[in-house]
Amino acid sequence: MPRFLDHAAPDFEAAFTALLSAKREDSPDVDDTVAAIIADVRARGDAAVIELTERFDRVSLTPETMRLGAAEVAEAAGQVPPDVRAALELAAGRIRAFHARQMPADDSWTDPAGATLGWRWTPVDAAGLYVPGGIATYPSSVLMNAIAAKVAGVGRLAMVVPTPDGALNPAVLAAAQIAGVDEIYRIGGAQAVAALAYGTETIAPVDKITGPGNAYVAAAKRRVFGKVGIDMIAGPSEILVIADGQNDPDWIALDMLSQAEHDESAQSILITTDAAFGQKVADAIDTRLQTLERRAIAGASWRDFGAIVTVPDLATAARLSNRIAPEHLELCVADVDALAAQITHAGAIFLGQWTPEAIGDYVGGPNHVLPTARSARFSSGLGVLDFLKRTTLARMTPEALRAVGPAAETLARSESLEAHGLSVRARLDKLNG
Ligand SMILES: NC(=O)c1ccc[n+]([C@@H]2O[C@H](COP(=O)([O-])OP(=O)(O)OC[C@H]3O[C@@H](n4cnc5c(N)ncnc54)[C@H](O)[C@@H]3O)[C@@H](O)[C@H]2O)c1
Ligand SMILES: N[C@H](CO)Cc1c[nH]c[nH+]1
Ligand SMILES: [Zn+2]
Repeated sequence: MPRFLDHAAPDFEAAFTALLSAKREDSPDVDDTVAAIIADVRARGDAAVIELTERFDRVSLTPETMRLGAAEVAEAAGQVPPDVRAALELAAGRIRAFHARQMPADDSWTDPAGATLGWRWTPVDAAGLYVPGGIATYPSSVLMNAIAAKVAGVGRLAMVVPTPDGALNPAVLAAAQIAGVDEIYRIGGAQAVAALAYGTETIAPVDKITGPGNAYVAAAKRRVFGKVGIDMIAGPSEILVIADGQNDPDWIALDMLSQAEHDESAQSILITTDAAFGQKVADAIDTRLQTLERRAIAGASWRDFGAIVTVPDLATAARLSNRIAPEHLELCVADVDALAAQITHAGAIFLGQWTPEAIGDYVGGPNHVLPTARSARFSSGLGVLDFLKRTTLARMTPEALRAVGPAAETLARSESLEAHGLSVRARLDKLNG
């Protein structure tokens, strides 16, 4: 049974707080194992990666077979049914176009003191993309990660994907091909993350690692952060729908199940101004759960973390939504724009009843790698900025140095940093003859 919460009930605040803090991940303590794997890869390179792949994925590799050859990729990608390939290409085109518009501009100007200031953006040289190897191997996620990197101008994109017992989804390779991935390695887990971060004889190190994975992958990304950049540690999916009573309960039920079916720890919440509509959605979810293929996963998620919240008005709905800071937020109300204007924290907003969240997962254009676990309060979804760095520029003229140099000298003295002050003073003395 999901939770039914009524904003008017005396215990609402306690129930809502419990909903927000529901523990949705039960990761085993894997950090010691991961530390040992990373140390092993750093010390022994390819030999460690090969041994660990044999142990965890039951696949025998050599340095030569670790990387998939171009012919092998082309052959596997060629097995993908034409309709799937066409859909991947349509999605790729839309994702590319969206991300191209995200590219930030360089800027430079001369300020009143005569200093020319500005910044320019440059991509990382090389990025690594982790693609999970289990049932959660999503070709769409390959597109989302790889296209953002390529649009940013990343020169080299290396993908790692474990192939447990030799299995690899051909659509993942087709997506990699379409997105322009440069290198693909059949390795996974903490050893793949370590290989990307530190390099081995076969794999050159990268500068940034993105992509989701299990607890070992997440722990490895945390550990290599600093040596390389990482995107985020993605948690289980979430969807929040704000809907009035003028919606089809079955549509809303399916939207909520679309995220529930990802993971037993996913969370689907409906906030509605119409209690009777909330009950209809709950009934529709129960009906759909009888036949849904992934009903075991979706049912567990709905039972343990699902909720239907009744509120008196949409302003209250917006306030609660901002406290939840959901990964995905669907707004299915009459005046969508008025409600959207009140939303300050959400990974992605889907506007109106004709915009199911699943469109955003595949073909909308925006990235589907989004902040989870309330981190939309302070972070954004994956995009070109994740693969770019901003370098600031400053050019002083003699006049500009005369205008602001003395203040720098004063501040250097106040920090007892003599050489700092002298490096400015030496120039000012020259100017003063
Ligand atoms: N948030 C998202 O967008 C998103 C998308 C797709 C997948 N995911 C997540 O990715 C994960 C996929 O997990 P998976 O396990 O199927 O694939 P995975 O690729 O993440 O992990 C497989 C690797 O884990 C390592 N491993 C397994 N057991 C180990 C052990 N005992 N000790 C050391 N290493 C071990 C092995 O190296 C193996 O190759 C799931 O947790 C899923 O929720 C999230
Ligand atoms: N909704 C998932 C996390 O945002 C992404 C995904 C991939 N495939 C389908 N959905
Ligand atoms: Zn999804």
